[in-house]
Amino acid sequence: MSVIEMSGLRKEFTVRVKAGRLRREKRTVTAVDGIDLRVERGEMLGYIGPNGAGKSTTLKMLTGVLMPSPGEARVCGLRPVAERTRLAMRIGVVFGQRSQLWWDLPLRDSFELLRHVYRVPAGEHGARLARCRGLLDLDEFLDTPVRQLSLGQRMRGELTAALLHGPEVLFLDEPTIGLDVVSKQAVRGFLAELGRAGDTTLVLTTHDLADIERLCHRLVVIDHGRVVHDGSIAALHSRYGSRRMVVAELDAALPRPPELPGAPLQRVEADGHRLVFALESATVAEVVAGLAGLATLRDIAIVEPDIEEVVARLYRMTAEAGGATVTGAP
Ligand SMILES: Nc1ncnc2c1ncn2[C@@H]1O[C@H](COP(=O)(O)OP(=O)(O)OP(=O)(O)O)[C@@H](O)[C@H]1O
Repeated sequence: MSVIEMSGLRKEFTVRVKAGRLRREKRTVTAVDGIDLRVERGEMLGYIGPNGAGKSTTLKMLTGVLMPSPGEARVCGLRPVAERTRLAMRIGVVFGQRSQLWWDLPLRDSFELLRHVYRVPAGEHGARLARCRGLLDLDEFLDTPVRQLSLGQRMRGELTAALLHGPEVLFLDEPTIGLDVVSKQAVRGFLAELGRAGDTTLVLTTHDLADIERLCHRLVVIDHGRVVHDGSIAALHSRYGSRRMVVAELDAALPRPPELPGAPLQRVEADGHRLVFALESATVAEVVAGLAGLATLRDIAIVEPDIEEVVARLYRMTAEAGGATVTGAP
């Protein structure tokens, strides 16, 4: 059985919008538009999409905060809204903007309170906390009230709080938003370690694609509430035609742009001293051989496809292809 199952999952909101000087009209906003997805135990799933794509709404339905309209979701075999209390014992949730810690209490006391809330045996709690303290470097601020913590320190505290009851699934909504480079690395390193251990399923939404590259083996891209890609990052590159680039530094600029079969010239930089070719059917060796006959090569570099670029291209393509999912309601 999959640990997360979504079938025909949909969420519509009714909103009132201005229609003339005094009139207001009801409109239906389709935030999630029929998602079918299964996530297996131990998977690390990146769930991404442009602003307003429906990511947070999906997570809210999976964690029992919002009721689908219509469609079905099962997490750990449970119906998220109907069995919310039982589900809370089996999942952990970190929503970047919301806290599960007690603002005026030291972090250590929040953890102790959570132990009682979730009724975790002291030994188990101690072992999990010790692990988080080590991996997330909590010790220097364990006795600091939460309101005095920096964003990065608080996020490390939030991750610990979400894991102390040993959840099977961890939902993370923008866990690295606003963090400095060092805290981002600490959080990513910790999540990578969690992934390697293999007993926690992780669902991560983020706009920081480095999070995804570092952590997720599977990437689901949604737009206008629908899945537009489900697969590995490598599959995303091959599907949307990401190409490796060869950057050649020449001793002197060539009089004419060179034409190399299977490697179209993309850019000419540094007054003609640098040429950038896309590798289509040609190999690096063929590009080097082709260029060596025309110019003296000073340096050659191979640039791997950039996930930011391919995702931006995918968002542009879906924006051009799909319309808004806002419809009038009676
Ligand atoms: N409570 C609500 N009432 C009305 N509309 C809503 C509500 N919550 C979300 N929406 C709308 O549903 C759509 C999806 O929103 P959602 O927050 O799920 O997107 P998101 O992918 O998480 O975006 P972001 O990356 O900006 O956080 C948006 O058009 C949003 O305005």
